[in-house]
Amino acid sequence: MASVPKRHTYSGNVVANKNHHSLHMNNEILHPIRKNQRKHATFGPYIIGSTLGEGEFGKVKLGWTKASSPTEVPKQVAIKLIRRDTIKKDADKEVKIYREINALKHLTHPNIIYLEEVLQNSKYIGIVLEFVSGGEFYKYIQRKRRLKESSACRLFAQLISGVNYMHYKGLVHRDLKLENLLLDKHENLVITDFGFVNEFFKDNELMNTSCGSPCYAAPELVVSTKPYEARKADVWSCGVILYAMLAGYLPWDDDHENPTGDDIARLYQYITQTPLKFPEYITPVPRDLLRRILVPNPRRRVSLRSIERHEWLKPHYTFLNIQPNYWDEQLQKQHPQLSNRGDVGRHSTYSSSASSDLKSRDRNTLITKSTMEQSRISSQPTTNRSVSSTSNNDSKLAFNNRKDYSVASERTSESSKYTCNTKSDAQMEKTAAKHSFRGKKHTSVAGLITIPGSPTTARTKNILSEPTEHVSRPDRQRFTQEEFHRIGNYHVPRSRPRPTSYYPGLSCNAVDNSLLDIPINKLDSNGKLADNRNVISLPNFEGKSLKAVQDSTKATVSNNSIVLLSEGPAAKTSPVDYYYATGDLNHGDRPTAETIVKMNKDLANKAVENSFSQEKVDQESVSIVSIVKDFNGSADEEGSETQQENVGHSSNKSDISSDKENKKNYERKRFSFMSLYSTLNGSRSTVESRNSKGNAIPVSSRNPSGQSNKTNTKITQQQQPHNLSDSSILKVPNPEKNTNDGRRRKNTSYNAENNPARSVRASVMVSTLREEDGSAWSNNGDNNIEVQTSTARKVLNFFKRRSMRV
Ligand SMILES: Nc1ncnc2c1ncn2[C@@H]1O[C@H](COP(=O)(O)OP(=O)(O)OP(=O)(O)O)[C@@H](O)[C@H]1O
Repeated sequence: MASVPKRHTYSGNVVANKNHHSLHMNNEILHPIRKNQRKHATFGPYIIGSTLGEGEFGKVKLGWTKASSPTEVPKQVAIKLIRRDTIKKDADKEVKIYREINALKHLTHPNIIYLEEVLQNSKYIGIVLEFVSGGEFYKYIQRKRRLKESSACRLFAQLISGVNYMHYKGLVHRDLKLENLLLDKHENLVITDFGFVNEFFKDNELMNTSCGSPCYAAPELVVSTKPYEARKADVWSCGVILYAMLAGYLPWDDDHENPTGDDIARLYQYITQTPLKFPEYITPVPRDLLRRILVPNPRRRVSLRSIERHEWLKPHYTFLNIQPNYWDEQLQKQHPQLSNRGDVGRHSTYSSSASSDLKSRDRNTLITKSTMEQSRISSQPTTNRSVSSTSNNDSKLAFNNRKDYSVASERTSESSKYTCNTKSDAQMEKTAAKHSFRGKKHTSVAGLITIPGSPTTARTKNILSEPTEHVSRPDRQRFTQEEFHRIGNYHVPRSRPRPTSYYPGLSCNAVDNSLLDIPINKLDSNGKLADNRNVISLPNFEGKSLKAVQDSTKATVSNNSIVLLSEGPAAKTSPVDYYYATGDLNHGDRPTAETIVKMNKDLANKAVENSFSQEKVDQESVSIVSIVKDFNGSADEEGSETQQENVGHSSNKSDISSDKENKKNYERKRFSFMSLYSTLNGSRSTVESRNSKGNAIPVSSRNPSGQSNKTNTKITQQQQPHNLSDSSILKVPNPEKNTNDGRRRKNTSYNAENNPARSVRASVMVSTLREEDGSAWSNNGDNNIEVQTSTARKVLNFFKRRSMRV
């Protein structure tokens, strides 16, 4: 039987049913190569594919290079297509676009999106980015409900490394949020969307423009009109992201008085006045880190450097110890010619196919810029950003050069991404590769050529010829070559003081000497301090005197840890009541109530035995340590969260029973989340809800016009709801008083039935539901309707807020 030829799908060859055969024959004769090929739109050298996403500026399309031979694997890219007519009307947009382009040109880091090149034609400007195939990070969290600690730790380390690199380059992102993070195919984090990026100066690190998204923006951006320290604002956003990774929902997302979050002043009042609460499944060490990051007062907020040294990130110290300029150096090593030339374009990646693209080049002008030499490879600050409009010859030159780079950049093996000359390089390379297998081709640098006579020349030139701001390098001298020492076959960074525990701030010299410890032999059988000679009194903490034990011999063993042990108020009656303050020395703060951990004697001893390995202590702390919010021992005066933490954590209970109790509570809570959702009629995911008529409302971060919901709310000083300096130590609410949301927070165990709002909030990130979990909630009548309504609104608001900007 004769086979029926398939219908052609490419345009111009739509086959009519009747004469398809003859038409097909004709077509084959006319276009023999095109058989079964679909005609795609092209943009420059790229074939345009499906839409990857949509943003404020327009669509982001998948693109790939044309393969000139059957063996050539096309390179995939993501092309952000921006209509030129839209930016002509909107100067702000234009600034944002060029900000993004200019910033990306300077950034070469495995966890920052890589700019391939920028193209334009008469209709569009196309920002060609590397294609990141793992999808959006917030969807990933939704799918998983929340991340495992190890996974969150790895991704957070990558985020910190990327942000740190950016800061090192003198740039601040100012819009870090889950939606601006992507994952690559190996689940490495990639920071994108640099529309709000700005440069800071060493002498003037303060900024005035409020930007970011309300849920992620640091309070100082919103509640104050004063200039803010932008790097600290990025740190805050990282904290919110970390919280979302670990909890599965955003912190401070349950203000009943402001359920929509539209009242930004109120939202921030809530943020600055409400203690940070944690679900019980977040363990003490990451909690400690979060408490240091999400401090409303930016001066008291931990720095990136201290974050890198936090105990929780210990597994990734090696990665975090890679100096930011390492990434630049690798590029320089790989392409030394780039440092000497300013005429380099980033076109190496489509080498062989590009020659056949003359036509498309005619249509789509290659935008490049003569200042490309001050690009990623230069870790030095930009000093002059003058623009020279180049002729088409420049484009040609760039095209002629591309072969060199393509040869150099043809590295198929991801791990051989960088050339390593030293052992330490090898070590760093290994670590670096672990964190990014994307196999970036560090070829050349992106730039812009403005074509004389092109419709955008004048505007483009205006933007690009902004006087060059001086980007100063933060004073950051870490781990130079001589600081590496050899372990086995590797050169690894010499360990630097890494305070695993914390006695901040008191003006005691002993603290400055950094080595306080609890030697095990100093505890008598009752757990009392046996040797008073080395006990140092540390007065001045909330009117109480703390005692610490100093032991110089122990100090070397315990390396950098600082542990304070003090007799708690209950110690007079019970030998188990000791306080253990953990934290970051560099932070220099006095311990807040939250940093004092009550431990029993056994735990203290174990901690000492393990040389205060924070890891160990905190593992155990999960089950037997209770966080004492009030140094006076009034443990009752805790917020609900603390009480949650205390469920099954009584210091007199055994480890095992506490563990069991914890597990039970945790399961109950999880079950409640799932149950709640599965009872909602037709609720399929958090990104879909129902309107009052019961019709499904697709919830997206965009409004129906496809634009981001944008708010320009500016809060004046008068509206400033909270004195930041007072709010840095968060007050623990008295459970007897009504909390902000009007609920009494007395329940010691989690129960979704008597606290549905919490479960709703905690489930906001949950995307899929298992039907079977819903049985317990299936017939709850009216209550459910109420929950359903509020859940729908909540979910809507959540997504609305996520995309809002201040
Ligand atoms: N390099 C990329 N690889 C894969 N997908 C991408 C890439 N860049 C963007 N996307 C997809 O396109 C979507 C929109 O991109 P992006 O947020 O950068 O656009 P935008 O116009 O800057 O948006 P906005 O400023 O409103 O956040 C992303 O959420 C993501 O799904």
